[in-house]
Amino acid sequence: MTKSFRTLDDVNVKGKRVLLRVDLNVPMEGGRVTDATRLERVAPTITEISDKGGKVILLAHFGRPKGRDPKESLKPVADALSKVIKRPVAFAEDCIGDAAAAAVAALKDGDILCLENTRFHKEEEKNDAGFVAELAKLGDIWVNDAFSAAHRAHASTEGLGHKLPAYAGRTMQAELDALGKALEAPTKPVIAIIGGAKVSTKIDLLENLVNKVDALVIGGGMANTFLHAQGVAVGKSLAEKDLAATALRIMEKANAANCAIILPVDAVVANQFAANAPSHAYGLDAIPADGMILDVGPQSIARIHAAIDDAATLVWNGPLGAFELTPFDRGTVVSAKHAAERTRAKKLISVAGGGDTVAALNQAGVAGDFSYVSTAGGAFLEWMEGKPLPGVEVLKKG
Ligand SMILES: Nc1ncnc2c1ncn2[C@@H]1O[C@H](COP(=O)(O)OP(=O)(O)OP(=O)(O)O)[C@@H](O)[C@H]1O
Ligand SMILES: O=C(O)[C@H](O)COP(=O)(O)O
Repeated sequence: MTKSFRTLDDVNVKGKRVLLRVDLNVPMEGGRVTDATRLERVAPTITEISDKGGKVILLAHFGRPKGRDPKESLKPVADALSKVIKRPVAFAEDCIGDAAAAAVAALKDGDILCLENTRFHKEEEKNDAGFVAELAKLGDIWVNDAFSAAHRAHASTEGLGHKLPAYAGRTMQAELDALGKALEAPTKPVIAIIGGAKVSTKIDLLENLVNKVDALVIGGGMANTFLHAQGVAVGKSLAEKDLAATALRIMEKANAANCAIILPVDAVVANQFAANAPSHAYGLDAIPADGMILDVGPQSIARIHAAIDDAATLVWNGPLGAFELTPFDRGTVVSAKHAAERTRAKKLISVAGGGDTVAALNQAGVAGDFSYVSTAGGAFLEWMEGKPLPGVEVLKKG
């Protein structure tokens, strides 16, 4: 993507108080961070500002608290971040008011401070002007490095961009660059692989994609709805039969836009949704009435691989089967490995996103081989739906 917004290259941060919006909404269990990927992603922006003598003031939300709730404090996350970046990270018990002001005043050039969960104040999500002003008092500039929260028009993700000089952080820059190469100005032909449980959560996404990509592979539970709409008996499979007309409409739109829809031609079927449940691959004309489709079959996998081979760019969201349950992860895992191999051979630009998708790529051991793996969930989906993201739009205002 061309640079339509300012970045850290456009500002001298030395001595400045930099309000840096990051996404510290990481998975935690028993007070410990179980996946530090998001912390690793924001580390380069934090250390760059610190190394250049800026005072780094981290703003972030955690969870969806209703008011102040110690269980959703950012303190343990700030401690985990300190370990990742191998530098001290001070902590303030509030993101506005005296506690925040005192902690900011104590900062020396290059120091790093994390402010408490912005969502402890309901005004954050309301993008309340008074709250934005309180936050803005703490900084000289605002840097947004939280693409994964950019679909929220909240005070710290959007409001501050109207109040202070606004810049994109390095992670935001990398994300926009990778996503731009995937859908906005891609090397063609472009293929999308869309899987996951349900069509209902991805209708807007499918409708946007058929106008942007040359081929669309539909897998996972959502493919069952499309198969049902075409008259295939899908037994007891997860299928949103009331969305048959929607599925047909999407197929018509794809046809009109010259986008090839690639649906499964066979399926791996079991009698129960359980790991290692006895299973068998069937053609679509022979799905047992008491069976459940839990993965794409071997012929479908071969077609998906051929479609990947024909593509120069791949964008992927959603697993092709019930990947949490072996052996029903096979379609997802081997297709991910195939895409990774093509990427390593420099024949494919591959971009993937979505919580379960990233987990599936990690399971396949190939997340590191994709050109870009987004840690964004909702923001990635809204981007795929073609919706403007408020936290990105505000950066473009100049
Ligand atoms: N054939 C199937 N039958 C039932 N469930 C399936 C099937 N195929 C995939 N799924 C389920 O779909 C779920 C993942 O879909 P989802 O749309 O949530 O993916 P995602 O967009 O990558 O993740 P997230 O919503 O976390 O960002 C998994 O739990 C998987 O088990
Ligand atoms: O985890 C995420 O996807 C982001 O941090 C946004 O969180 P939210 O869905 O609670 O706004």
